[in-house]
Amino acid sequence: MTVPPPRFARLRTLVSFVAPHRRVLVAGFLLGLLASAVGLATPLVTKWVIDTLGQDHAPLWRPVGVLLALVVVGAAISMWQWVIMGTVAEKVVLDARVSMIRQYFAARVREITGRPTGELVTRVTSDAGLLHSASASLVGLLNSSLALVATLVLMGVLDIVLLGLTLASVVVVGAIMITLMPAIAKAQEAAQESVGRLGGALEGTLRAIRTVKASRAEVRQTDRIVADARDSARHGIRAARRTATVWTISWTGIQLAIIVILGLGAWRADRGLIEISSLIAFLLYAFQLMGPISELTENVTNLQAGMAAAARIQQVAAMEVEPRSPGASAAVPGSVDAPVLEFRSVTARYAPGTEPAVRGIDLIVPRRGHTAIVGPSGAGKTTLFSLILRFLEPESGEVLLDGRPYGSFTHDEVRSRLAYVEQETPVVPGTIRDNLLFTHPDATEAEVLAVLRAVRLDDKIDSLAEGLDTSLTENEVSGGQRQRIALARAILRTPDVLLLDEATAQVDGLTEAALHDCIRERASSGAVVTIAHRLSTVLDADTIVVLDEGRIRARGTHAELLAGDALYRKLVEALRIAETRPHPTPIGAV
Ligand SMILES: Nc1ncnc2c1ncn2[C@@H]1O[C@H](COP(=O)(O)OP(=O)(O)OP(=O)(O)O)[C@@H](O)[C@H]1O
Repeated sequence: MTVPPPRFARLRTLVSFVAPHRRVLVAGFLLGLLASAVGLATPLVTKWVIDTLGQDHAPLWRPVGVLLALVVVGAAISMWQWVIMGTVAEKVVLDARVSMIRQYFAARVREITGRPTGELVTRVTSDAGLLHSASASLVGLLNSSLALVATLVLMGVLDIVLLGLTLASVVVVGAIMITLMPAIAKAQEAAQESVGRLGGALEGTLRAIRTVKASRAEVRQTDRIVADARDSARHGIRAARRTATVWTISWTGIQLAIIVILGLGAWRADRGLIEISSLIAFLLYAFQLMGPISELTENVTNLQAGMAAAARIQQVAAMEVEPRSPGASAAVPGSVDAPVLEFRSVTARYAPGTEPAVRGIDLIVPRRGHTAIVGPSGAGKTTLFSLILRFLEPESGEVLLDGRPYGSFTHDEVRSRLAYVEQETPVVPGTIRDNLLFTHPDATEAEVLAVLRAVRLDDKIDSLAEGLDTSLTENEVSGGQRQRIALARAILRTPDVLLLDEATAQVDGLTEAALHDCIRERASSGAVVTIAHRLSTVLDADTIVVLDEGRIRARGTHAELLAGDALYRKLVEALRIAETRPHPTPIGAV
């Protein structure tokens, strides 16, 4: 993701973003040509005005009228071009943003979790914005190049010797620009990368604001993040300095050239080698030359920034997405006699070359009942869930749903059968209602109320002034209540398999009781798989699976495991110590 593609590939990437709008761009280009033509005609009409002076039979109002008309027409064309190019630039930015947002949600989980969230956000907000001026620059570059050539041709028509002098200065200015431009692009790219890092660090740190404050790390974190902001500014300033150098050299070069042209032109006019009116027209063109040259500079600068942004946006397009269609064995029929979930010799790793996170897993999850997974930290419990949810694919072996391999389902089909409560029970932006309806937006009010009762949240919701429409960004809802909201979301429509990754932190009595009841209730009619961090959950399970170092080391009931597995005894002992609250079931009884 960090290796920049070659420059031509980047330009191609940028072109691919603007290509869908080629018709409007062609219109913009043609309008630009017209505007240039109008601008180019002005010095010639000025010459006409001067040539008319002193000629009795030639009325002066005619060339002056044409001059006025050119100004009005030129302004109208320029404005029109400005509007359509501005509109198309906004559309390019919008397209890029939409495609990135889509890609983020279509991508495999590891593509998203493997990168700082803030950096991904910066690509949508800041990088996409850079395409704005870059897309107009593609057309601007063509327009200004043609305007430059046309200006030089007209200058040649007026006086070939003076043109030679002009060309020499244009070549010198051009060479300086070509030499200095890549350095500007490099600095801009580095500035943008620092902004990406800044976004990533800021987002992550703001998320952990409580820890930051509790650790009295505000100043340290500020310094760390400000360092990225300073870095961006440093590169930005470097880009500004280089741009200023390029512009100053170009402007001064052209101004000097104009003075030389004026001197040489006056000398030639004195000898009758050029008419005064032609010299004036030539000088007007020479002044006008700055227009296309500065536009060229500006367009190239914008293009460089846009190309860097396009390359970063393109990296998002290269993210691996979850396949939308099932694999080859889609025709294999499912069976209600088969276990709802089954692992057959599953080995999985997060990245090639790393140790497998789980290996040789054989596991059956029956259609009904509670399966608890326990094991020390790093044993592979979360990885098992990731495999069930298809966030991760097995390297070998297979996972089956209703006896059918996962490969024969789409990701969506598999997930439609599961409900998942994350350990950190994240809430999505919006109200309590939005959160409850997140999985099933079509659920009825009665379903919502029933599920709120099930997780014992009905009283709390009634006590809120805005009830279900209370925004969850406000702090009126406690951690335990958030956990219950996540649980309610998961059980709103009875899932075939409820996957529950218990919070490791101690939960309040009401939340614990709600969790306990829900697990029991669901397990009587469907499958519940928990990553158990509380003794009460373990005691509740029909089957307990003990994971260690990526392998299943034992399985059975609590009594069987207590009798037969040393690690399990240790884990239970640890859970017992962790449980500070007296438990309703006496430990010795199990
Ligand atoms: N995204 C990841 N990339 C690379 N390795 C990972 C990733 N997630 C987990 N692992 C590794 O896989 C192994 C199993 O991790 P897993 O998270 O499944 O364990 P766990 O039993 O859930 O642990 P915990 O109870 O601490 O959450 C560990 O060695 C871990 O370092």
